[in-house]
Amino acid sequence: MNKTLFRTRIKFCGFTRPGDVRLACELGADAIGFVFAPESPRRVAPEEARAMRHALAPLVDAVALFMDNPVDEVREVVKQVRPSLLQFHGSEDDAFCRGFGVPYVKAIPMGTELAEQHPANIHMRYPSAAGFLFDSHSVGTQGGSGEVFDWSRIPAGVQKPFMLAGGLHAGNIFDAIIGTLPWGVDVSSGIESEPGLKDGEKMRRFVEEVRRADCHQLE
Ligand SMILES: O=C(O)c1ccccc1N[C@@H]1O[C@H](COP(=O)(O)O)[C@@H](O)[C@H]1O
Repeated sequence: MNKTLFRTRIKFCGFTRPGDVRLACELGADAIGFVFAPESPRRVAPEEARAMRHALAPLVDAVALFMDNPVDEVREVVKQVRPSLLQFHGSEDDAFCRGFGVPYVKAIPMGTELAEQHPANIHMRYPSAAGFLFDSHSVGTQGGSGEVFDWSRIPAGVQKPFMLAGGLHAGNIFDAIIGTLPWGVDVSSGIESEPGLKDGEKMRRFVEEVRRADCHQLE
């Protein structure tokens, strides 16, 4: 396959400062994620995310990330932040995820039984999902940990766009893309100096490596 006609989408996640959002847009991010997961060190209040949303450049999406948040919290975020995509990392079911009138992606924790299922079962469990995100965490643990999983475990034959996440950084993203050909990649810790604080040079190198993989001719 010739990858030069394909552009891997880039989502940078876990922002807490409007200046970092501006820089990420300038560097070429397609989507910016705001984390509302209760236990996350990157968690922001809806008002903070709303302020950062105003720092977004045109044609860059705002994504709101949740992990078993109460329905009222999700509603409040949707109302205040107006995200174009929701990302669910907990045990939410399809009815919950689709109930906000905003497209959603469901994170599939690669440390759980869900990851072992046939893709048809994953689709049946989340028929309304716009896509899936394969991440390294297991039951009871959070994403955003910087841990990598074995990419060969991604179920073959997923019919919807999928994103790859979990411990990605400028040093491994080229191999990750060539090895899995994801629709998009999602990174949090790999572009930070500390949780929630983004590092401009790490973001720049990450984008550069994604573009290098996109231009790579596959055998
Ligand atoms: O970023 C967080 O704090 C977070 C909290 C709870 C669930 C998911 C979270 N982040 C997402 O986890 C993956 C992997 O992140 P990392 O690159 O390994 O740090 C990614 O999808 C983040 O958006």
